[in-house]
Amino acid sequence: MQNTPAVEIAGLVKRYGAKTAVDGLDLRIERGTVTAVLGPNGAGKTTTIETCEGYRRPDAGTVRVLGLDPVREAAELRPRIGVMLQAGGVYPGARAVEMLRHTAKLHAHPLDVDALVERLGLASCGRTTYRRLSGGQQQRLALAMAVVGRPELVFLDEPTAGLDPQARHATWELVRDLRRDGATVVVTTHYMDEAEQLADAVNIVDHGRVIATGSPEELCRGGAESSLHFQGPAGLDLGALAKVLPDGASALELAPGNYRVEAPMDPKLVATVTAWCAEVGVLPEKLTVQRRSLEDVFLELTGRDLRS
Ligand SMILES: Nc1ncnc2c1ncn2[C@@H]1O[C@H](COP(=O)(O)OP(=O)(O)OP(=O)(O)O)[C@@H](O)[C@H]1O
Repeated sequence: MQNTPAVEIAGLVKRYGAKTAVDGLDLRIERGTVTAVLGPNGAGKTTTIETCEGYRRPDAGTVRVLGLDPVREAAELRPRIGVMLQAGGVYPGARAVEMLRHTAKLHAHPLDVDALVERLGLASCGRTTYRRLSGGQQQRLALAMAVVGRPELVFLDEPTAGLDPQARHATWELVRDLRRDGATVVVTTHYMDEAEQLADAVNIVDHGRVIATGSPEELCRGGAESSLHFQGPAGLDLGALAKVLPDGASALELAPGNYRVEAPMDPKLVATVTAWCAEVGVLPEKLTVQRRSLEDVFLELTGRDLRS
């Protein structure tokens, strides 16, 4: 059984009335990995994850989680997985840390509750009821509840949405520790830096399907490895710039006044671009050479911005 993937989805379809939220999605998540499911709002990430958790029944296709059917074998599966939903899932009148202690007691080998409370910055809200916690505290409590039982497989749905940088990093550290302890972690996110930082494998989802899959490095390979970005007045004559660039290079105005030059990157190319700017009397501001990111990959695959 240990050889089966943590999650195996084939041809998943899920509809809400006339809306097809998931449209023939295939996904395989290996055990012991952190896997990101990355995509824009409405791509079908939450629906897919909720189907894995047994909260939604597929209209077509098969879903196996730790080798089990999440609907028919829910009783066997539930104790082995941890779930952090986008919308709480916690009784609003419950006291935060008591609730966590109670949850810990339901498991054979829970994490140390005090240490978990400390590292997630929840120590000051020991007796506060869930409804009185701030949004960020509620989110961190939901994360703690998902992991306190040391589940084999943890689903985190946008765990860091709206968190401050410190809490985001604490969350990332916790995810890394879970993997170190052998757990499989599935994270949905539309923050590409989160996927790049955390994930061994990334699945890019759009319109209810996985459109690309691989490690962040694999996905960012292919195409130009890096690009040069600068800002200047809108509407520069990129046709004229293209004439001085090497063969195969391209220049693009991503948004008014925001330019990207893609070409094999070397010091000469930077000099060529800045020389051209000098010639046309433009000061290139915020000139940077950037490694190709998952955001660029998504843009190339779909022609749209990840957060549009
Ligand atoms: N209960 C529901 N009833 C009707 N439509 C729904 C329901 N839940 C989701 N949808 C629709 O299904 C599509 C996929 O939604 P889903 O929440 O799975 O996407 P998502 O990728 O998780 O988005 P987000 O990043 O915004 O959470 C969206 O168009 C959404 O409006």
